[in-house]
Amino acid sequence: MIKIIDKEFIPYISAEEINSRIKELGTEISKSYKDEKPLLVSVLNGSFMFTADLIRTIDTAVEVTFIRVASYEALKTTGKVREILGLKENVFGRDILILEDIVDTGTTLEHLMNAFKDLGTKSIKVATLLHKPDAQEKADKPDFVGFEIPNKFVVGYGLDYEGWGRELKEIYQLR
Ligand SMILES: O=P(O)(O)OC[C@H]1O[C@H](OP(=O)(O)OP(=O)(O)O)[C@H](O)[C@@H]1O
Ligand SMILES: Nc1nc2[nH]cnc2c(=O)[nH]1
Repeated sequence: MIKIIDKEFIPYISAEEINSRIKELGTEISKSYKDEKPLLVSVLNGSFMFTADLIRTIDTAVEVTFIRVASYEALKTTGKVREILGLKENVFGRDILILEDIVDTGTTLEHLMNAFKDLGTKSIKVATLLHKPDAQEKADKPDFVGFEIPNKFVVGYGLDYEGWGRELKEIYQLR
């Protein structure tokens, strides 16, 4: 068990499980994009660790960029997505793969999908390490999912509680 500020968290997905699942995702994504040169758009902050590990398992040419948005405050979504750091690449006619650490309510994803559609992208797919199917109310189901998890708050491996816990190698669940 670990404590972050006022909350206790229990170990949930080990570093080994994360790494081996990411290798499988990398293989799937490589196959799916073998004839295209997609632009991978990593959604900061939470996705930095997933992105760094995933792209090293991909064996086809990809371009990688970062966008920063935020919708979560402490343990809950605010229902609104704030765009903090925009995109400089021209995405018109591109195949886009959005990289997320987690799809929860789908609020962030819906916002991003609409923004990319408006920019004339050729295709938009989504890879997420974690997915909470019971919590998702918006957007379509992600195309590549690492782990489907129950509707409980998690931290670690990029995911934070009030800014803390992102450096943890494994994923923890709120006790
Ligand atoms: O499906 P949703 O309910 O929209 O939740 C998913 C979003 O929440 C987290 O971001 P957050 O807003 O916490 O920002 P962060 O990545 O900077 O921590 C996560 O990285 C996703 O982008
Ligand atoms: N840290 C963290 N961020 C989230 N953003 C959306 N869901 C979650 C979650 O369960 N944990």
